[in-house]
Amino acid sequence: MAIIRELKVCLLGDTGVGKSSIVCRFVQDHFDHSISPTIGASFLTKTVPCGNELHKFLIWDTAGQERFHSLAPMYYRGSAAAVIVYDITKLDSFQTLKKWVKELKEHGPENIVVAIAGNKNDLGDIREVPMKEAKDFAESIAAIFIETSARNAVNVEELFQKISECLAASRPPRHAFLSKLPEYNKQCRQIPPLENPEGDSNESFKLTRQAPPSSRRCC
Ligand SMILES: Nc1nc2c(ncn2[C@@H]2O[C@H](COP(=O)(O)OP(=O)(O)OP(=O)(O)O)[C@@H](O)[C@H]2O)c(=O)[nH]1
Repeated sequence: MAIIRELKVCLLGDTGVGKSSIVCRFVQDHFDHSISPTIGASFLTKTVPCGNELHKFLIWDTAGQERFHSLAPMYYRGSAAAVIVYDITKLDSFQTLKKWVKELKEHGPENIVVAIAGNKNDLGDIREVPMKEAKDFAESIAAIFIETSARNAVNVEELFQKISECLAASRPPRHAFLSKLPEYNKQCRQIPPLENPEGDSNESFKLTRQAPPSSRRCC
């Protein structure tokens, strides 16, 4: 029987950058052009193989609208990894990403793995955030960096695979301090195995749901 590790992951970032779309692509391999903004948060799971283990992602997709900002600690607390998403066509969303990095450093779990995802890379012709700038920033905090397109299914699996590998790779640092976020990410952390795979179905729920007039979220 394969060992299953549960990995709590939260997605953070400005409204409209594509957090839900990334999760929807990853979990359901689906893209919805008229997806509604998240209200509160959504929860989904997906189990993927990693070496001779199974990694069950417990994914909290948070709402990017400012009015929900105060809820975020509930989701990043206890997370093994945070995916901070920006929209490559919106410079503002990259500034917001930097604020999230700061907040995680100050209030997040000590050894959280940070992944930076520049989404909507299918819209390269209207890009506002140069890839090099984002990559350099990610390197400066030793975060995972990847550009994705939820719409075209580009690098979404890879994003979670990188997180999975990072979390599987090494043990937690013995003396980790938040001021040393890069060191945490370099060393990553090991999540205790969960030996009972029973009830390992993919689950999802939303805390609250907005009722859009004519469209439905896909996840
Ligand atoms: N072109 C393109 N559009 C995308 C992509 N990902 C998401 N979108 C669109 O961007 C809009 C916002 O997507 P969401 O997934 O709802 O964004 P979000 O970050 O979850 O937004 P909040 O729930 O408000 O925090 C929707 O119209 C999506 O169809 C992408 O990779 N490429």
